[in-house]
Amino acid sequence: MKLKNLISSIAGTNENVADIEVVQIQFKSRNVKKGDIFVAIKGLRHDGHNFINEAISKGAVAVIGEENNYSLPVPYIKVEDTRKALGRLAKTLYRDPSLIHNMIGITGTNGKTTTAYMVKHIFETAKESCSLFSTVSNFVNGIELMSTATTPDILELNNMLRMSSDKIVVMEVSSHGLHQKRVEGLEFNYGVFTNLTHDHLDYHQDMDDYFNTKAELFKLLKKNGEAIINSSCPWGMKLMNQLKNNRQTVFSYGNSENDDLQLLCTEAGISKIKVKESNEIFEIKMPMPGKHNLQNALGAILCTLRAGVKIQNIIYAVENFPGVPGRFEEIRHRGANFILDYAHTPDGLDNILQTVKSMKQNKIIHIFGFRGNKDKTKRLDMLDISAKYCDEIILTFDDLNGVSKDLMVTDLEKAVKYLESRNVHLIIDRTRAIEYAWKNSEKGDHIVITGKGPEPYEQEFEIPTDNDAGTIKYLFSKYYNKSKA
Ligand SMILES: CC(=O)N[C@H]1[C@@H](OP(=O)(O)OP(=O)(O)OC[C@H]2O[C@@H](n3ccc(=O)[nH]c3=O)[C@H](O)[C@@H]2O)O[C@H](CO)[C@@H](O)[C@@H]1O[C@H](C)C(=O)N[C@@H](C)C(=O)N[C@H](CCC(=O)O)C(=O)O
Ligand SMILES: Nc1ncnc2c1ncn2[C@@H]1O[C@H](COP(=O)(O)OP(=O)(O)OP(=O)(O)O)[C@@H](O)[C@H]1O
Repeated sequence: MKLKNLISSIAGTNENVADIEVVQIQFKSRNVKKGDIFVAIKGLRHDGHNFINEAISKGAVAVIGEENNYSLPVPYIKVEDTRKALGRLAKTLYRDPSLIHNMIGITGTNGKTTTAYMVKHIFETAKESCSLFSTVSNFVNGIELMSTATTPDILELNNMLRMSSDKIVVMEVSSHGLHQKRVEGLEFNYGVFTNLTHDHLDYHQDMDDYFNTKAELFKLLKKNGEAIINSSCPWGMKLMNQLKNNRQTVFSYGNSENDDLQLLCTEAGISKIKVKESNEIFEIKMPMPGKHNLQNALGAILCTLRAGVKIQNIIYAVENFPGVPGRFEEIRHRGANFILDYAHTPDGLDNILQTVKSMKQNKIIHIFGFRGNKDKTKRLDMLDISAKYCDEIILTFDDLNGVSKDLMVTDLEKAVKYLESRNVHLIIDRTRAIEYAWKNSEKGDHIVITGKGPEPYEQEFEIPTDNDAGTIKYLFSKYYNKSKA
C-alpha cells in the first residue's frame, strides 16, 4: 500500500510521501524489514523513539512518532498518540477486518476464557464457524495457533481477523489490552462483562480505574451492538446503569426478575439449573462444577441467544461442553483426586475452593504460589481463603517472572509465618510439592493445584516435566504399582 494512503487516517494528505510503498507496519524495532513503517511507542520500560535509528538501518521507509524535531533520512510523521495511530494504520492496512465478522469481546476479571470457549462451542454446535482469541489458544479457520497474550497486539489481531474466514470471532479483551489500545479501531457486535474483583492493582491505580478501563470495551460496540452484563456483580450493575444512561442496548443475566436471562432455582446443587428467558423456562444440566462456571454459562447462553442461536442448540451445546484446559480440570486416579485450576485472584480461588469443599471429599490439600512481578496486594487474601477451606497448604513456586529466587523464597517464608497456626509447608520445587502431596494423600482426598492451569513451567524443576498435568502423569506412572495401586 502507498504510504500516502496508509497514513491518510492519521495525518491527512501529504504529497511528499506519495510514491513510497509500504510493506508492513512495525512497532518492535527488531521486526522491521525493508519497506516497513516504524511506529515509536512510549512503553513502561522503553521509549520506542530510542529505536528509530535501528528501525531505519533495518529498512524502515517512514517513521511515526510523538516527538517534535526529528531530522531523519525517511519521512517522519508526528502524531499525538502513537498507540492510537498504530490502531488506525492497522485498520487501514488490513482493510477494517472487524467489519467482516460477527465480533464478540469478553471482558472481566475472571471467567473470560471459560465463557469464550463456551461461546465458540455453542456456535460450532449450531454449525456456525467461529474463531477464538484467548489466553489458552487461538483458533482461526479451525486451526489452533499458539496464544502469546490474553489480548494479542493490534497487528497480530488485525492479521488474524483478516486471515479468518469464520463468520463469528470471539475474543478475550483484557484491561491491559484496552489500556494499551490493542483493540483500537476494532468494532464489536457484542461486549460481554463477566465480573470485576481484585486484580491487577499493580497496573491500575485502584478499582475505579480498573473498572473504567474495562468499560472502554463498550465504547467499541458497533452502531447496533449490544452489551451483555452480569448483573449479580455490583460493578456489572454500575456498568449497566452507565450504558443505559448513554442509551446503549443492554441485556443482563443474573438472579433478578429484571434480568433478560434469569437463574430461577437450582436442583441437586447447581448441577441442574432452570433459567427463564422471554417467559419461557428451560432446564440445563451443568457440565462444569462451581457457581462461577454457572455464571460463565449464563453469559455464554445470553450472548449466543442474542446472536440468534436457537435455545435448543444452546442447551445441547452447554450440556456437552468439554471444558477448558486447566479450568477445574480433574485428573482422577485410584488415589487422591487432582484438580488443576488457573485461579490467581482471591475471587477465583474462593470460587474454586468453595466448590471443592462442597464436593464429597476427605481432606483438601492446596498447592500454590505467587507470580513474580504481579499485584502483591492480593496475596494475603489468597492465603486467608486457602486457610479457610483447606486442611493442608503447600506453598511453592509459581512463575518468578523476573523476580529473583531468593526474593520469592523470602516472600513465601513470610507467607508460611502468616499461616503459622495452620498445617502449612514450604516446598520450593513445584514438582516436588506435587509429589509430596501425592505421597501423603489417601483415596478420597482432593489435591488442588492453582495458579498455572495448563501453562508450561517457566523454570526447570527437579522432576523433568513441562507443566502440572505432566508432573501428575509422571507421578502416576512412577507410583502406579506401588502405594496407590
Ligand atoms: C505490562 C504490559 O502489559 N506490558 C506490555 C507493553 O510493554 P511495555 O509498555 O513495557 O513496552 P516496552 O518494553 O516499554 O517498549 C515500548 C516500545 O518500545 C519498543 N521497543 C522496545 C525495545 C526495543 O529494543 N525495540 C523496540 O522497538 C517496543 O516494541 C514497544 O513498542 O507493551 C508490549 C508491546 O505491546 C507488551 O508486549 C507488554 O506485555 C507484557 C509482555 C506483558 O506481560 N503483559 C501482560 C501483563 C498482559 O498484557 N497481560 C494481559 C492479561 C492480563 C490478565 O487479565 O491476566 C494480556 O492481555 O495478555
Ligand atoms: N465467573 C467467575 N467468577 C470467579 N472466578 C472465576 C470465574 N470463572 C472462572 N473463575 C476462576 O478464574 C480462573 C480463570 O478462569 P478463566 O480463565 O475463565 O478466566 P479469565 O478471565 O480468562 O482469566 P485470565 O484473563 O487470567 O486468563 C478459573 O480457573 C477459576 O478459578
